[in-house]
Amino acid sequence: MTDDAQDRRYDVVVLGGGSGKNIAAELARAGRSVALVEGRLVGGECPYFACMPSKTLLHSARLGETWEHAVARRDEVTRHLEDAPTAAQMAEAGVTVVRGRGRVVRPGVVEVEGTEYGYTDLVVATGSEPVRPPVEGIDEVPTWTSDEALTRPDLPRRLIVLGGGAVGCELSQIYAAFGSQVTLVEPAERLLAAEAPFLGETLADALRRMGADLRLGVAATSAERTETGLRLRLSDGNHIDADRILIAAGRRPRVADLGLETIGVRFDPERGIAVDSTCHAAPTAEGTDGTNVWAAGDVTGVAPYTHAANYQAAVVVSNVLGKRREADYRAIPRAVYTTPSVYAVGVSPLAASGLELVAAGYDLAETARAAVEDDDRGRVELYADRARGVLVGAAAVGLYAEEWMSEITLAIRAETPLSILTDVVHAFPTYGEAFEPVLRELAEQL
Ligand SMILES: Cc1cc2nc3c(=O)[nH]c(=O)nc-3n(C[C@H](O)[C@H](O)[C@H](O)COP(=O)(O)OP(=O)(O)OC[C@H]3O[C@@H](n4cnc5c(N)ncnc54)[C@H](O)[C@@H]3O)c2cc1C
Ligand SMILES: NC(=O)c1ccc[n+]([C@@H]2O[C@H](COP(=O)([O-])OP(=O)(O)OC[C@H]3O[C@@H](n4cnc5c(N)ncnc54)[C@H](O)[C@@H]3O)[C@@H](O)[C@H]2O)c1
Repeated sequence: MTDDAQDRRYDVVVLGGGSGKNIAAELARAGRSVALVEGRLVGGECPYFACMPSKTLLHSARLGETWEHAVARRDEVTRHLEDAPTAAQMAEAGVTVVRGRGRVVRPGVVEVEGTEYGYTDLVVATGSEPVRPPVEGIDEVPTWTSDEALTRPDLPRRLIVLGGGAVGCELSQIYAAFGSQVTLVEPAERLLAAEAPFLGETLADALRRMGADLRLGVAATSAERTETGLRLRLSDGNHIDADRILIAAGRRPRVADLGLETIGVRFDPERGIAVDSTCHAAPTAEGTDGTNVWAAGDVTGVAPYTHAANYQAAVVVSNVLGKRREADYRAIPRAVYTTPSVYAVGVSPLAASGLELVAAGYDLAETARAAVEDDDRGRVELYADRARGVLVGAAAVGLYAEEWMSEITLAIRAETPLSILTDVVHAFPTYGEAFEPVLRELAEQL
């Protein structure tokens, strides 16, 4: 190690200040010397560019606010992209915040803007970045990713959304609600294609009713500039004219240019850093140099959600402090905060290989709550493993599903026996009452 790195030696160096911020603060509070390296804003993507602005705009859309009011509220919630208060909290916790992009230059040493920092443990929490789809000419036309769509004040008159996953669905609803003419292009036959089909179908219906034009089962082939904006050509021979394309075609773990190859960490540009259940980075076939390397969040490719990143962060903290803790990913929620909202957890019926699933479902229209809310949209389905007789998955779409489905998340995680679940009493009138006939039906089938 050079004298330089020796002078700046820390017990732990954390790369990335999203979930990495939690790791840095907790380890510093536990008495470790910690440097947190952040190349953009301390706090990561969620508070400034992702979860918080999108959820705030979706809420404003539900309330029927004007675009100007919604943007003002969004910018207030994202603190006008000012991270000084969060950086100050880090300093208070005893963390040294280092601004700039970090990369490992050799075992035990990270370099940031020409300065070296030594570490005993390294934590990689560098998140993910949008995938740019290989559409001919896309670099020649005006595009946004969710970053721009959630920070700019402009409301495009005609917007094409490429992708019908969580980002595409949430942002289509936002822009359609505030008056943009939205066309969503998704190569799969459904929105949220990896989930139980009724989720994407119900959401598609809601988006169409708001005026969005959904082109499902169709790929974008090429894009070109026109006098009035751009033209996107599609695989079915049609084209769409618009002012801007919003790219929402997935994200990939941010592993490039981190110097991971110098420390024998196994990673893949699509799947990210391979970690074991303790969030310890797996070594390459050649073996590791013995350096302790950990990873948390999107960069691990395990579950790209803030709650999953924060969970892994807590697992890393325990293990760095020598208290062994293993992550359990059986019940990580997958929510989409549209109206109606979507919530899936555990096994998807489309990806239940090796399990014999028993399924039962119920339309929310049958609940008293639906009458109260004057909204008959939605359904819940529960999936049990026939062999073990416990819930292993669930899917729901309906108002506030992200709130009332927590109960099922707990049931899956705790493997609560069906005999207890069928004995649970739900308040009247709530959507939770829908679970009762579903659970009875499952119990009868098992
Ligand atoms: C539009 C959108 C909406 C979303 N909404 C939700 C939601 O409602 N709920 C939910 O649970 N999830 C949501 N997500 C996903 C969520 O944002 C991510 O799962 C979460 O931010 C991952 O946290 P992380 O710590 O892994 O990475 P990030 O929060 O991305 O933090 C990584 C940080 O590392 C920094 N960094 C990267 N490389 C380096 C380097 N070499 N040196 C220094 N710093 C570096 C980056 O600047 C970044 O600040 C959404 C995502 C998007 C795109
Ligand atoms: N509420 C939330 O928790 C939330 C909200 C937004 C994003 N996220 C997370 O952020 C990540 C990124 O979201 P996302 O929606 O971009 O990714 P995604 O992987 O969920 O969906 C991407 C979609 O784009 C489609 N696609 C691929 N290539 C395309 C192309 N060339 N043209 C058009 N469509 C194409 C795919 O078929 C897929 O349906 C996800 O992992 C998501 O879970 C979470």
